Amino acid sequence: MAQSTLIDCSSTSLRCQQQQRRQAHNLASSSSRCQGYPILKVASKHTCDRRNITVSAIATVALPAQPLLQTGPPKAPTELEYDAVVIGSGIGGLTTATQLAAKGAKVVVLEKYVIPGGSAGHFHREGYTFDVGSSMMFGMGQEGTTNLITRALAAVGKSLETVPDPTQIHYHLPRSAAHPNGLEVKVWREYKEFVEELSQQFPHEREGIRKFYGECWAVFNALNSLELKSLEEPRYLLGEFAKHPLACLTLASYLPSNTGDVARKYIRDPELLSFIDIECYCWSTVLAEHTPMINAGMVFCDRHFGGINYPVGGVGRIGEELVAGLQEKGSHIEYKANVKQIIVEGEGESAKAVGVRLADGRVFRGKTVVSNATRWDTFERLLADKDMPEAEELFRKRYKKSPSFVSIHMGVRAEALPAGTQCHHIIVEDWARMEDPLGTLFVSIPTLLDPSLSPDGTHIVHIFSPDWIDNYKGLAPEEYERKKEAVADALVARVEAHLPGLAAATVFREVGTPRTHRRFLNREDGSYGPIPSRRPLGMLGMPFNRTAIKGLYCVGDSTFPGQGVNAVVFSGFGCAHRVLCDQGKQPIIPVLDQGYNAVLGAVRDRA
Ligand SMILES: NC(=O)c1ccc[n+]([C@@H]2O[C@H](COP(=O)([O-])OP(=O)(O)OC[C@H]3O[C@@H](n4cnc5c(N)ncnc54)[C@H](O)[C@@H]3O)[C@@H](O)[C@H]2O)c1
Ligand SMILES: CC(C)=CCC/C(C)=C/C=C/C(C)=C/C=C/C(C)=C/C=C/C=C(C)/C=C/C=C(C)/C=C/C=C(\C)CCC=C(C)C
Repeated sequence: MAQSTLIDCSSTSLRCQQQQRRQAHNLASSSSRCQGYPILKVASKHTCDRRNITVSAIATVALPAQPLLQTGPPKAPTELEYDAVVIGSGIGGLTTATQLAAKGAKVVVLEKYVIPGGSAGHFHREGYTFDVGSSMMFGMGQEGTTNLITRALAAVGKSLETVPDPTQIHYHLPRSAAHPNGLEVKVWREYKEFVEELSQQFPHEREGIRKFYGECWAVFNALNSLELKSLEEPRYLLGEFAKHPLACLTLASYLPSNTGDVARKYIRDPELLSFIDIECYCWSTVLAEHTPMINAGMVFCDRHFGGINYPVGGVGRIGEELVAGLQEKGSHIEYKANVKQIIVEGEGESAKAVGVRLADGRVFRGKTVVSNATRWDTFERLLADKDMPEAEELFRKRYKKSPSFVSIHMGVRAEALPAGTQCHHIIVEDWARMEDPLGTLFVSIPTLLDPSLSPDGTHIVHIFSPDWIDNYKGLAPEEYERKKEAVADALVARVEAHLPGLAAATVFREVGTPRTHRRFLNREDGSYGPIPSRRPLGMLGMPFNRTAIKGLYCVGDSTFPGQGVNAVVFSGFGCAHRVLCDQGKQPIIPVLDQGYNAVLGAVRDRA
């Protein structure tokens, strides 16, 4: 179906040429394989040099005349006034959209890219299905109320088969006097096994470990007993206080607290405190003293309660199923719909968001506009300067952009992985370099849980490490390509200390940088999300879903409770609930609502 295919490669060996042809074919045909994944221009890798690993191939595959994704569902009508126009199909945006559609609202989701899921999407190359970002899914358990992904899918009649991961993470940490060969810890799915393993490494801190993680359970058990909706809605909150007073008081008391403070109440050993730091850093990209305790309670306990579960077919299946559910409820998603402007009518107090304008000039009008773009993109790119609310200045003082990532998606021959290898690994060689760019290494091997993601006899190895976009700016194209490959070679060499033979067993490799994240996820500087710029008062400073502009809401990791796929699902539940209340589709108590939000605003302004 593609109109033309052009491959340019520096190597001329026969094997290389065959690889090129196969790759061109794969690139072209992958569009039909992956639910219509039209590739415009792809810098890709294939196996053709002497070490049997990668050489760059720049492939340009012309788009089919009719974009494949648009041949399925009809185009979203622009003449309708929607109940909600959602910018972006990240999991935060899709959760909001599906929650609203499940309650009968007419919603349109406008996605700039060609697949749903944003950072939690997936893409296909040469028989491999690669997760864009994290392969570690929380919130997919079957019990309690914190199984938020399971619940989001169920709201639109969907469910996904998952594979339970026996461990959350295998940590490979620096050498010390107490651990001369390095500190190795596995976070087992079974809580008691994990605590026992950690206590054996730090026998003098057995009690401290029990008390610290015990306090995390107090937070989690409270969360896991509540119905999770908008904290900006007092009628719901009062209801939960009446049904579960102790749980609500527990959570209220933890809202301002940070994990580092709680850890230091019980733990003295500096190496163990560093372990708590990496336990936080690996998902929050900040140390324990900057990580809200409520989030730590969620992450440190759901991994044992609901467990880490991998969705069969890849993480992108979550977004795909949410989209299917959305459409079955009569709402729409439009891909390649690049929102360039949020249309605001009126001035000052009466300013109201009434719709959006796309890069191609089309306008979608809605009673409500929900932005799943980052706060920086929403307020600095999609709104005119005059519409920037003062409240956003406060956010910019409190939070800054976290680094992005370098990501290496690899296909490797199975022999590179010894029996017993775990799915997720964290490698820190030097505690002092943990937060440096490229300091901490993340490794995920999702094919250990779902072998269908790669061709027989191979595995996927996804190596990623935090880095800043500034390190990739101003480079000529060849320089950029060279730098990418050099950085990737160095990261793979470091991972080889734990998985010897990885480089030699590599048969496919594609490297992304913060520039890739910025381009494909449309996230300012490719950032992973907001992080506190100073010691935060727990979660009190994090914005909820309403904004200072009437009719405009934000959802996703720029809103409470922050990064994490299950976290953005929570923000989606909260956002949809508040929108329904504001549209008069869910009951509120108006006086209480106004008074409560005024007080909440004042408290948070001072946080
Ligand atoms: N960024 C990363 O590197 C990364 C990696 C792994 C996990 N994560 C996690 O993924 C989650 C992010 O979820 P999320 O729901 O907040 O958002 P998201 O960034 O995953 O999705 C946002 C979506 O909005 C689209 N979009 C942005 N601006 C747009 C515009 N102007 N017009 C149309 N579409 C637009 C993007 O293409 C993207 O699909 C977070 O939990 C994060 O921690 C992020
Ligand atoms: C008054 C008021 C306001 C109040 C009152 C009280 C109350 C009631 C409260 C409540 C609260 C709530 C509900 C809250 C909630 C919260 C939540 C839900 C949270 C969540 C969270 C989550 C999270 C944070 C998650 C995260 C995760 C992540 C990030 C992940 C990541 C991953 C990665 C990166 C991967 C790694 C890898 C390797 C290792 C390889």
